[in-house]
Amino acid sequence: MSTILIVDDEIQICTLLTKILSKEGYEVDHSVSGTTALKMVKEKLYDVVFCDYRLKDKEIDGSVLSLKIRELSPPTGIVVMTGYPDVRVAIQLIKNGIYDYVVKPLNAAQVILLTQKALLHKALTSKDPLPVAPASPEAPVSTLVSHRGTLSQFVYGVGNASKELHVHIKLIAPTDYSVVILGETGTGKESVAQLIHSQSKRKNKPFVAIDCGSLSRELACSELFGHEKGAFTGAIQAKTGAFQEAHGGTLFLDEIGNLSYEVQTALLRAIQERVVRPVGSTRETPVDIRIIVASNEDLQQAVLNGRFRDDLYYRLNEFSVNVPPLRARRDDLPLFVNAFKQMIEAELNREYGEVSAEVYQAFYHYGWPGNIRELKNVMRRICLLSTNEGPVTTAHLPEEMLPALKEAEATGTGGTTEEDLKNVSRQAEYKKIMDVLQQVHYNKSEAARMMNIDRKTLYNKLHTLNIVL
Ligand SMILES: Nc1ncnc2c1ncn2[C@@H]1O[C@H](COP(=O)(O)OP(=O)(O)OP(=O)(O)O)[C@@H](O)[C@H]1O
Repeated sequence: MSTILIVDDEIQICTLLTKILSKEGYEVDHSVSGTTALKMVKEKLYDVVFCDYRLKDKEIDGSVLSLKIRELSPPTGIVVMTGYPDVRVAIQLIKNGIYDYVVKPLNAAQVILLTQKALLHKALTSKDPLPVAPASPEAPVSTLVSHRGTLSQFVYGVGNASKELHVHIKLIAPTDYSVVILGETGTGKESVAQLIHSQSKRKNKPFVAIDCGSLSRELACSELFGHEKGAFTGAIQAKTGAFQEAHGGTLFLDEIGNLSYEVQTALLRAIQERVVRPVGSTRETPVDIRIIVASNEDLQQAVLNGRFRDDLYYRLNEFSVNVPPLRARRDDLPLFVNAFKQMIEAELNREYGEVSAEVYQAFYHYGWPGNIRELKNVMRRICLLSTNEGPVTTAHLPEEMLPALKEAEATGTGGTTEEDLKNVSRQAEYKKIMDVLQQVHYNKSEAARMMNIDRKTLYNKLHTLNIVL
């Protein structure tokens, strides 16, 4: 049974939340004092703590208490409650690892939903084995998703960054939560949205994708909510909007940060009230959709800059998924390369030989600013320009990749053709370990933790890779 702690100096709030959550079958404790709450956390592991931000405790107020709990019990999902919302405080708390920041008063449905989400988050971030592990050895390495009307192979990946991504997808897909997908261009945000849809109970209903980046300010409302005939100049016939087209299914809004403030307001209303009113109409139509949005800019920063409505952001961000850049998924390069080679062979009705080790080495050294999309295009180019059945070599690498090829050669790792995969994976390990070590200022315990290996394994790797610190 999941355990919950409520900390609020108003006993009525403690009693109310305790009643709501006990009814749901949770084991609930409460405290009106920060000092007592801290003792309770030291003695018992709570899955979720609801903590008042302005706790009237001379020794320890809510802001300090929440951070102390975070320190003492990292897996606990902490929800900070406040009567005085402040976006800056919210963002700071979340940066400090607080799970969520909510405004009082809370109704029963909100409390239950928040608890479920915090428990889901705890499962995702916990070091304990997760309830599901899609990237286990028996799990498929790829699956088919429909991308812009055509079926394409979606490679799961086997590296840690990919595994985490797919555990998140697997857990979030069956829920009806709105999802914010963040990631650089070409990392696969739309493909991830498709995958979430295809694993949800809405899978037999439409998946409608709208690129908000390409919508003009004037047309955005019409694209989203539809319009009546004659609603504006050029509206020669009525149009059904994306919301209605996606009814029963999933609406994917790409580059959400590009919507004007005015359209954001209309969007918030449609999401909250679950109705849409086409431009020029007085009729409201109910819609049942799940919303998934994507952005390659930092939406929290857009909120801070006043370019994105904070209420819309919090409404959409019931869960966020980060799609890692390709340079953080180097372990997966062979899988991607093979999948794309097979795809291109099918597209061109030709067969190619092996992709040479030098190509892999250049790939490992390259930064991939355009991510998976760029890799797919590079593979298309080098295959198309290669001769049938001959190996795929570095001869046709695009110009921007030549420095990476030179770098590979200069580190003495280019040029060999045998035992190359071993070499390649050695290099990948070397690079990964060095990147992480640099990131954590050469703190080996921290580096081992980040790479999900124990210290002894890290020491062995350092030894075999000749890394002297
Ligand atoms: N895991 C994957 N396996 C195979 N192909 C992938 C994967 N992820 C993305 N792709 C391919 O990479 C290309 C870019 O993917 P997608 O459009 O989903 O990226 P995006 O992050 O939404 O891009 P943008 O930021 O430009 O909107 C597509 O051709 C897609 O099929």
